[in-house]
Amino acid sequence: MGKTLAEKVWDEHVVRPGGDDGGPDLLYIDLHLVHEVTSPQAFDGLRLAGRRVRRPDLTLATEDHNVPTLDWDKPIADPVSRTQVETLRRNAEEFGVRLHPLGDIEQGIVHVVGPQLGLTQPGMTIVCGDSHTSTHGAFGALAFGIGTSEVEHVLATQTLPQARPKMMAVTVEGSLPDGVTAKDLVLTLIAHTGTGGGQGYIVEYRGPAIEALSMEGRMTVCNMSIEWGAKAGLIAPDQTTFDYLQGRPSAPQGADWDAAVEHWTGLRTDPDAVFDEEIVLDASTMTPFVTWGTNPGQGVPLGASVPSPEDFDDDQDRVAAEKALEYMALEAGTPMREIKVDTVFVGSCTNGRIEDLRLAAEIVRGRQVDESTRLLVVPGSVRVRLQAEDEGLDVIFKDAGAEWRGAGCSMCLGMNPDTLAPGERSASTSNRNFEGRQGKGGRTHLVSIPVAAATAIRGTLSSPADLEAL
Ligand SMILES: CC(C)[C@H](C(=O)O)[C@@H](O)C(=O)O
Ligand code: SF4
Repeated sequence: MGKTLAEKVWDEHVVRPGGDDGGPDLLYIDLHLVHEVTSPQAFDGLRLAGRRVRRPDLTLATEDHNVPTLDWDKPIADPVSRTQVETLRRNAEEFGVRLHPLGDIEQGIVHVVGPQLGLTQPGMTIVCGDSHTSTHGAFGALAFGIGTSEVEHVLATQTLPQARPKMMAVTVEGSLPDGVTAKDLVLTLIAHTGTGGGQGYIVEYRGPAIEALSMEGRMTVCNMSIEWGAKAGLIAPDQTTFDYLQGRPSAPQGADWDAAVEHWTGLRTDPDAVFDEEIVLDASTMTPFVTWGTNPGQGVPLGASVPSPEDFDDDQDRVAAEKALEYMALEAGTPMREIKVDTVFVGSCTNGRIEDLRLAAEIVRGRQVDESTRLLVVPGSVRVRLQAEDEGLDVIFKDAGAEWRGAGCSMCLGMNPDTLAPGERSASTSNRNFEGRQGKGGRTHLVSIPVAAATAIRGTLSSPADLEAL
């Protein structure tokens, strides 16, 4: 029987098989990404046990969650954030780990920095103490989030015991209509499966609509795998992948590049491989998609209205909808397009890459942000910021009345100064809309880049098509 892509990558990394009793395989880890939130106890553990980092050369740390996006050259004001960042700096120094700190040209969100440096490559195993590590699966890598004790295990041994998950295929047929993006695709998928639909699975995204996506789009889709419960999500590498990687600082070069591409080209699911589960979607029926509730699965097309709890057959879904509507202060039946938004956040490891900023800039160019709405544009990394500035995108944003910021997780989560005030409502290009995610009492609608940009201009949830009427 043939193998799936994920099985091939997995099998290439087994250091010691789990055996017939169903024990976990011991996997070799090719790249270990580290940030300030989930690493302090792991380094403490190493220190206590008198261990070193086994492969500092396969380990990379960045500062992203706790960093401010203004005044980044000044000491961090918040004491908790400052301690987190200073602890990472001390640990990186003591254990010889490469760190890109605030102020460094390679600083940024860990899932933006890895791919942009060419460290993320097809066929690798990649882990990080962060659930959105699945982002790197866009390159055909097996990439997943791990807990802090596992971070310590990987730091010490460069391996990780793992039970083999089940395999799922998500096949997306057809092509996305104009103005409908990878973000809409994945939000549609999550509304279809529910937030637990992928639990226990490694998911391979495939089909013509996936193949047509840019690397940025593929990263957006894989990024949100965890939001429907999947362990990891990945996409077979192809010419789009190779074109993105070639010439990046850590990508192989010369003869090594040719050999790598030859190996990577074989990283595809065999025709006779069997998945434990398959979901088939049609991209051509998709439209801009937005969330109304407090989990990423509570979404509807932008053209629809806020659902009523009565619309849900399942008791749990009904109760969850009631609770979500109350928290979100929404009335069932309200057209989504009439929902007024205070803050629009463009950024995060889901939608904070150069292509995202270009698309947002194209929509706001020559227009003005609504006077009672604030638009925050936060590049995912310093490199993205500099590239955007080179292309004049910062000027377009500032001319429109937006705030142009430094790189980091920013308003994706309330661990730094960029937060919503209680009761404030946002349209956000990030990946989570849980209660309080963007600040205590904040209300989040997850949206695509075009919807975010158009919403900033109109002040209510909108798509670029709505702007033409202005
Ligand atoms: C802080 C970190 C552990 C967390 C994660 O695991 O994803 C964060 O990045 C998030 O997006 O919620
Ligand atoms: S941008 Fe958001 S989702 Fe991504 S790593 Fe940072 S906090 Fe997590």
